[in-house]
Amino acid sequence: MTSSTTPRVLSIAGSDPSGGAGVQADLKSIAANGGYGMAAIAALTAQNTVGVTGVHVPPPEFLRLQLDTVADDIRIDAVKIGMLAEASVIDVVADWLARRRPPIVVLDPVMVATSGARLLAPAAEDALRRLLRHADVVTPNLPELAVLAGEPEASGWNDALAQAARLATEHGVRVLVTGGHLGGASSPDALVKPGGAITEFPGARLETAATHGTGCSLSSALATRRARGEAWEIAIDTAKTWLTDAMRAGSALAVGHGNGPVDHFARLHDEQPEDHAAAWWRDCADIRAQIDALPFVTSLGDGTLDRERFRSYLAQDALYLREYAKVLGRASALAPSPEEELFWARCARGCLESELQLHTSWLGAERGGCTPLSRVNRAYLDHLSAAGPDYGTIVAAVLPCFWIYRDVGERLAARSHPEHPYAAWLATYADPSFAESTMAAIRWAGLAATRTDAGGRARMARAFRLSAHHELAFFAQ
Ligand SMILES: Nc1ncnc2c1ncn2[C@@H]1O[C@H](COP(=O)(O)OP(=O)(O)O)[C@@H](O)[C@H]1O
Ligand SMILES: Cc1ncc(COP(=O)(O)O)c(N)n1
Repeated sequence: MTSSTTPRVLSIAGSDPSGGAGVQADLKSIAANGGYGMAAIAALTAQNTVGVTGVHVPPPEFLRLQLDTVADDIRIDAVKIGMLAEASVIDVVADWLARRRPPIVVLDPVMVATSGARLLAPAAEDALRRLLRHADVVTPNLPELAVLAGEPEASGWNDALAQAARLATEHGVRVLVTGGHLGGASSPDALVKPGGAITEFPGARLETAATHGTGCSLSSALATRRARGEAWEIAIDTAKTWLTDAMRAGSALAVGHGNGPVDHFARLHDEQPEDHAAAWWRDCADIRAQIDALPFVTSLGDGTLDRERFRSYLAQDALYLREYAKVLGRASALAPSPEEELFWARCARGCLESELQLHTSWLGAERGGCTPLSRVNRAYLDHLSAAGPDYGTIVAAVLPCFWIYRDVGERLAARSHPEHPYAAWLATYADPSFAESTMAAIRWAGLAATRTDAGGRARMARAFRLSAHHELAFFAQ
């Protein structure tokens, strides 16, 4: 029961009955980012998009019961902490973390709602500071950062970074300072580590009223993505990109008259990882039709292909695979999660093994430089090694080699028979494990497309189509 790739993420926060902030936002955010969401309610608010009309704090002992009951049964992969309202509630959470801390803890130090209402008693600020040492990351906005640091609010971004560095170093905690409250055209965030190392995440400021619950949504997305294996910097980057899309789509929800919620599921309506890859594939229908019609391909299918022609194709293929494996290795090195890293590394290894296999079964002793690299092969390999520098563009560039071989191979294999001269070769590309790798490569490339911005997606689409062109030339050479 502990091997699921869907992380179990617990929100400990306040309830917002209007659904835009608090545990309601957290649960949507966790789900939208690929986690299983749970929520222990620390406080109730009566609020809407305009303001907070009341706060009710249930007995802290009841929060302790919720936390222990969930933890008794369920392995918690990450916890996101939001509104805690009072010192007695914070103490319960601190005690629970001391006893049963899940591996990932993100603390959003909620103090004041976007609408201006206080969500943390001033007397509880010290208790919240004491909670910092239990967290991996704390995600203050500018006013919250000032309170935690015990200093006046930063007057600008550089000031805020210096303040965050002091807080990070004093409490030994990573600080993700969010720039939503900065004036001006940008809304940057920055990860500041104890000792002061800073990673900035630039962002343009959107002109939108859909800002209710942005802090809650960001911190839950971050906890979820980190629990999915993304490194902190990658998790912040992907969470921020996701939140920006959700904010952009928020006003279309038309919820309330004040600062409305973000649309956590904006991507569900218009963007699935598979949709991107499917669009690239559709966009290459012309190239694929040309590949199917090539004499090389049709004669390979009916077994009439000249043997020498086939051998020289295989010799080029072997040269190609050795270089292609290096590009897969580069994808592995840049992969944002351990699963992706392992997947591309396995593919690289599989490629090198196929290359060896080609030599032992088809090319004999010809290994090691007897066949010169053809011009067409060189052009394809140049394109692949120039792909990038980002992970998304590299995986989009390597994808057609999987997908087109899988597609062509499957149809050719249907024409195979025991006496077919190329039966063994045809079987390779119709193999179920190759189909599985192809499906996984499509999924990972599609996921990479959802993590990047519109410019990144356009680069991926171009890289995919260019590779498909090179595939056509390779078959035609
Ligand atoms: N108008 C905006 N445009 C783009 N991003 C924003 C905007 N307002 C807030 N954000 C982003 O939303 C997240 C939460 O920011 P912030 O407003 O600072 O926190 P909080 O909601 O806790 O007050 C950050 O990633 C921030 O950059
Ligand atoms: C229950 C609850 N928790 C947190 C917030 C902060 O929301 P915001 O992210 O808009 O500052 C809120 N308004 N209500």
